[in-house]
Amino acid sequence: MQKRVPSVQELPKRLWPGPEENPRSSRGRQQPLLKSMTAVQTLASIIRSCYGPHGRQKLLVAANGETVCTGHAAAILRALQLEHPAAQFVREAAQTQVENSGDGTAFVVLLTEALLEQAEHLLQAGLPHTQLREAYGMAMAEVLTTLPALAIRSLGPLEDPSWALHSVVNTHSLFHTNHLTKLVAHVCWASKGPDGSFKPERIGVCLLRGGTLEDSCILPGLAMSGKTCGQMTEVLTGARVALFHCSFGPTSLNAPAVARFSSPTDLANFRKGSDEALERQVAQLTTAGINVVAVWGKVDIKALILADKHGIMVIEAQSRKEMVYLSEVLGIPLLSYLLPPREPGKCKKVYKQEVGDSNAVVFEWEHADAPVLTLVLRGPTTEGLRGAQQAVYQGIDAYFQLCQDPRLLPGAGATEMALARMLSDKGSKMEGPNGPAFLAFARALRCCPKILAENAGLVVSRVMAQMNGIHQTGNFVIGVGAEGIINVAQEGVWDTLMTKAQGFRAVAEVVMQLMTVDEIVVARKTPSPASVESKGHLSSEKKKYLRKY
Ligand SMILES: Nc1ncnc2c1ncn2[C@@H]1O[C@H](COP(=O)(O)OP(=O)(O)OP(=O)(O)O)[C@@H](O)[C@H]1O
Repeated sequence: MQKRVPSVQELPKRLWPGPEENPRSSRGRQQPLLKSMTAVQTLASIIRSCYGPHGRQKLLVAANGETVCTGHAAAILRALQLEHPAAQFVREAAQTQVENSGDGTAFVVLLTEALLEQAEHLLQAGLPHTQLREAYGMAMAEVLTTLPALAIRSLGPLEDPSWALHSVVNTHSLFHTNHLTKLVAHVCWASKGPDGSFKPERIGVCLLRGGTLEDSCILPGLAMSGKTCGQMTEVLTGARVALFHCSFGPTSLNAPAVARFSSPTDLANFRKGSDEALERQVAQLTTAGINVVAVWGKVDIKALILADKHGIMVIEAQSRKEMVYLSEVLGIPLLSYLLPPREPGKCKKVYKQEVGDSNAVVFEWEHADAPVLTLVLRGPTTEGLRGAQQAVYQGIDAYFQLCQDPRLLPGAGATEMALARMLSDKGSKMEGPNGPAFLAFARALRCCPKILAENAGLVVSRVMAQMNGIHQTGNFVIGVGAEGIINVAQEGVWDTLMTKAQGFRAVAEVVMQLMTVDEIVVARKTPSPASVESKGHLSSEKKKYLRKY
C-alpha cells in the first residue's frame, strides 16, 4: 500500500498536538523510524557527562592495558570497542573532526544525536525523508552562513594567544590551568618560524613523572625522558645518532644458537668469543661515525665500558613512543640488532638535562623543520600527565587553527543559542514543512547549552529560560557558566571559528547519511556451505549470520 504524504497544512498540526491527538506517537516511540537512533543515543550517553568544563572524567583502560583518566571525547571514543556500524560511523566522523582541528569531538557526537532525535520526531509526524533532508540541508546552510557574523573577536598576529587558548586548554584540566595555558601560548608563540609560520610538529611534548604540573617547563629542541648511562653525558657538536630497541650488550638472548660446554676451558673460550664480538660491534659503531646511542632496552655494563672507551654517549630511554618519535624526526630506523644504521641521524648537540628530580635528554638541531621547543609536563601520575598532554595538544591545534583563521566565537553554548534563535525566527515565518524542520534544528542546537548546564549541576529549565530571554534581545554573548548564565566576552570563553564550522560540516554529513539508511544489515562470517548443509539448518543458519540491527 502506498504511504500518504501529509499535506503542507496538515504537518504542523501533526507536530504539535497533545499525545492523545497524535495517533502515531505512541507506536512510533516503540519502533524508531531511524534505524541508527538507538546506537547513536547510546554513544552520546557515554560522552554527554564529559561535555564542557564541568563535565566528569572517565578512567579508561585501553585494550593495550594503558590507563588514562580523561574527559576528552576523542580518547574515550578511541577506547570503545563498538560493534554497531552506525555508532562506528559517528565515531569516525568525530575522529576526523579531532584529526582536522584537535577539538570539538563531543560536539559532533552530541549534536548528531540531537538532530537525529528531532528528525525522528518529524518522521513520526509523517514528514517524508526527502523533504526532511532538504529542509535540514537548508538549515545547515543558514547556520554556516551566519556563523562568521557571530565571530566578534580575533587574535592579532602579534598578540599573546593565552586569552584565546584559555578555554580550549582549560576545559578538561583539573589544576594549574593558567600555568598550563601560559606555557602552551608561550611554546606556540616562540616556535614560530622567522617568516611567522607555525608548524605544530616543531613542538615536542615530554612527560616526566615527579613534581606537580606547576613545575612544568619549556626546554629547547626535543627533550625525551631518559638518562645518560656512562661517562659521556653530552656531545656538543656534530652529534651522530643510532637508535636501538634491543639491549645495548652482548647479542640478544633470542639468538637461535645454544652453547654446549664440556669443560671450563670451553666456557672461558665462549666468554672470550662473545666479549670479542661485543667489542667488534661497538667498534663498528665508532667506525660508522656514531657518537650517540639511544636504547629502548637494558644497557649492559661491559658494553657501557666499551662505549666509554670509544667516546660514545649512551642514553637509556624511558618511553617507546618517544623513541619512535625521535626516529621519525631523525629519519633513521629503530634497529633491533647492535649494528650501525646505514646513515646516522644527525643533530647539532645532545646533552643531559635535569628537571627537578627527574632526568631528560635534549636533542638540538639547526635546520628549520626539526622540533625547536619541548613542553615538559611534570606530575605525580602517568594518568594525570596523559590528560595534561591531551590538553596541550588541543591548545597547540587551536593555535594552528588561529594562525589560519584568527576569528573566535563566543563559547559556553552562546553561539549555538544564537544560531538556534536565528533558525527559530526564520522557521516560525516559513510556510510548509521547512518551518517545522528549522524549528527542530533550533531545538537540537539548544542541546549544547542544555548539557553544559546539566553538567554544571544547574536548574536547566531556569538557565535556558534566562539565556533565551537575553538572546531574544539580541545579546548573543550570553552562555552557561559554573553558577548560571555568564557574559562570555567578559569571562573570556572563546571557541575558534574554524573548529566550530568544521564540526557543523561533520555533523551535517553524518546526519544526512544516517537519515537515508532504512536498514542495517551486517554479514557475519559464515561457515562453509558444506558444513552447514550437512547439519541441515541452512535457512536458520543464514538468519543467524545475517544479523539485522
Ligand atoms: N570556562 C568555561 N566556561 C564555560 N564554558 C566553557 C568553558 N571552557 C570551555 N567551555 C565550553 O565547553 C564547550 C566545549 O566542551 P568540550 O571541550 O568538552 O567539548 P568538545 O570540544 O566538543 O570535546 P573534546 O574537547 O572532548 O574534543 C564549548 O562550548 C566551550 O565554549
